[in-house]
Amino acid sequence: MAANGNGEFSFGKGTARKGLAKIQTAASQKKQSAICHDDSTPPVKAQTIDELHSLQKKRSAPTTPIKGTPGSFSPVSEEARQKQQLQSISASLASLTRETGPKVVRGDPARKAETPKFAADPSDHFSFTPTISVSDSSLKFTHVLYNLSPAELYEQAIKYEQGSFIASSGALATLSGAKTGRSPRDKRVVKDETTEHELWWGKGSPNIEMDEHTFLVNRERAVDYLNSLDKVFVNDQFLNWDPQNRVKVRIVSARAYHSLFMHNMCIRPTPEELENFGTPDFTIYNAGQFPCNRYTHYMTSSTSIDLNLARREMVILGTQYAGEMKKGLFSVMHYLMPKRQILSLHSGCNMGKDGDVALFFGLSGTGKTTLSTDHNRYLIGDDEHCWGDNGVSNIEGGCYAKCIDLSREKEPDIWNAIKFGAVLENVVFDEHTREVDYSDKSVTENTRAAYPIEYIPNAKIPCVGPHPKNVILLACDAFGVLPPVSKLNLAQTMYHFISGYTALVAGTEDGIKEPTATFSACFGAAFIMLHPTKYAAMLAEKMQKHGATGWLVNTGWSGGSYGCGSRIKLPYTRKIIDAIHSGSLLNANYKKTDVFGVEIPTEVEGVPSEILDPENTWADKQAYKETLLKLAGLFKRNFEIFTNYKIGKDNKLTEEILAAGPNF
Ligand SMILES: Nc1ncnc2c1ncn2[C@@H]1O[C@H](COP(=O)(O)OP(=O)(O)OP(=O)(O)O)[C@@H](O)[C@H]1O
Ligand SMILES: O=C([O-])CC(=O)C(=O)O
Ligand SMILES: [Ca+2]
Ligand SMILES: [Mn+2]
Repeated sequence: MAANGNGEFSFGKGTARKGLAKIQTAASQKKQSAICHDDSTPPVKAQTIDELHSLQKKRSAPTTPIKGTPGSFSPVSEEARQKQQLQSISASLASLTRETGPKVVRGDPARKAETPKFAADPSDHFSFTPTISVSDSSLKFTHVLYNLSPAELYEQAIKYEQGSFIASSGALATLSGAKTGRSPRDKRVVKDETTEHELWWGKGSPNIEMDEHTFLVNRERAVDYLNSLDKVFVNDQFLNWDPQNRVKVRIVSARAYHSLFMHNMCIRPTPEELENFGTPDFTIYNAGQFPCNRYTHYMTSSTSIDLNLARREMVILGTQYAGEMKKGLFSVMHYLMPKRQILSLHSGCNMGKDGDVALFFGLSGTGKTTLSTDHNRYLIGDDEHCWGDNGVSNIEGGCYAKCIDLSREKEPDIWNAIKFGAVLENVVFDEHTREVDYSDKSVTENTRAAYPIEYIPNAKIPCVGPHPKNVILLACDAFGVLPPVSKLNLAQTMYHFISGYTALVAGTEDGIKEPTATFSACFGAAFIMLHPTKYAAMLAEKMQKHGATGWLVNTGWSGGSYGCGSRIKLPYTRKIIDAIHSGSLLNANYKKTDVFGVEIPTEVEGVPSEILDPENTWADKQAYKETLLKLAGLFKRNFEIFTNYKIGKDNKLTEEILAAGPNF
């Protein structure tokens, strides 16, 4: 069948004949015979198909030049180094009730012929000789797929994991299983003598206690599950671009999807850094396919995400949602960094050409990734940062963008980052063309893409910057009563930071489908470990010291509440953000609003002035007033739990913050 140029299809007649006749012209016959007699390509140097296939892959170059002077004997041989690495991994996977770690070997069990030299020779296997309590588990080897490349992880995913496909853009489309969002109610933190006093416990806290023993029960369950597999993935990577406060993390997981996700989201070590990696500071055991035991104390479902700060370990059972790993590590940073007087932040961060840095705080779905990814500015990071004495640093090495209704026009940089190497979670695509339909919510509303930060063309590498000039608090206000932008004084900034308001629209947290007002202290209560006032005091101190201005930006509804009005157009929000960055908004004319008492500008370039005061956009003024008071009431009620706390050393600031809330 062929197209005939008129757009019709025809068999045989004319076209095919002509084609056939053409080949048999004298000239081409001459050419053909010439080719036949002058076959200059020598045959392949292989006797068998296996040999031929072995030619295809070249051994990777040694990661770093052999240390020592040329010709002299290297102090640490490649062999010894690989042995050390396997020893470290076996130690990570050691069950606590048996004497030894499992026998581990490098390489893919399915590719015996290709297993790297050091693992192929049995004398090079790292193993202990089991003494007592021999069981089948001590007789087997667990293959370790160590820091595989994205290409290798693609192959693993596509071969072995159902629901893995290559999307037409080149990204790896995967399914996260039954859970398509985080499970904050299933998070547990070990309460011991130290954490009992250090951490925030009780009402409002995300830290639901568990005892050390129960942690060990779950750890054993996860480790035994992982060791029962033929192969596990191990990622050794870093957190935090600030070299003085870098944290070494190891992630042990059972899925190529998890390994690629963390490859993208954590900082990728150079070959030399990997060689000198040594012992990790923190280890995640992700046994997400395997449930926890309901009969285990403290368990309320088949999912458990357990954090043990003393052991520097996290165990994941019963959820494959990859965001748990990212945000689990973020919790760890929320504990470690404040101890060093460094503030950890659930925020995006970018920098202008002149070095002006902006932070974007906000709960899930409020626009941190969307608005920090700005073609005219350098991206420092989209979700997790540290603010220390030298400025800001990104904790991660990648971005995690919401994909629902993603469009090339509105978010070109994110769209283009979803290419080979990126992980696409829970999206729906055309079964034939593999083209993704970003509007499809069949699997979940919380579809996501995880890509390395350098996939954004104007990413700032290394991802660090000077002290922030603007602190932008994002709220997606489904009530439609918060102004698109307001300027805040320091006390108001702290009030709104501690409140952490948004109205969740999509389901990043498992199970949330309808919009509801949410208050989440520090715009990330699910991840903080200390009392919110600790972080708030640090933020106030830093903002004051460095003269940063606070802003409240509503990326949510205008012209009425959810269901009546509509979401503020992204181009308008971008114009507002531009005016904040440029400094022009600082010099605008302002009026003070009733109830919330914030300053709203009368004009912003590129934004219709009538939408700047939400009252103008509501047809029913009475409904507007009632909704405004309703929201203000929710703020007041939420803040009650904080009224007995002092913020920082300054009583004056505490009083100012308490007075900075809505007044009615
Ligand atoms: N006016 C607006 N401002 C910002 N985002 C908007 C606006 N209108 C629609 N959106 C959409 O809202 C979503 C914002 O999600 P984004 O990924 O930026 O969330 P996030 O704050 O990074 O959350 P998370 O912490 O869960 O990653 C995007 O899908 C974006 O397209
Ligand atoms: O953690 C996630 O699943 C996504 C995210 O960034 C958030 O919820 O803040
Ligand atoms: Ca994000
Ligand atoms: Mn986030």
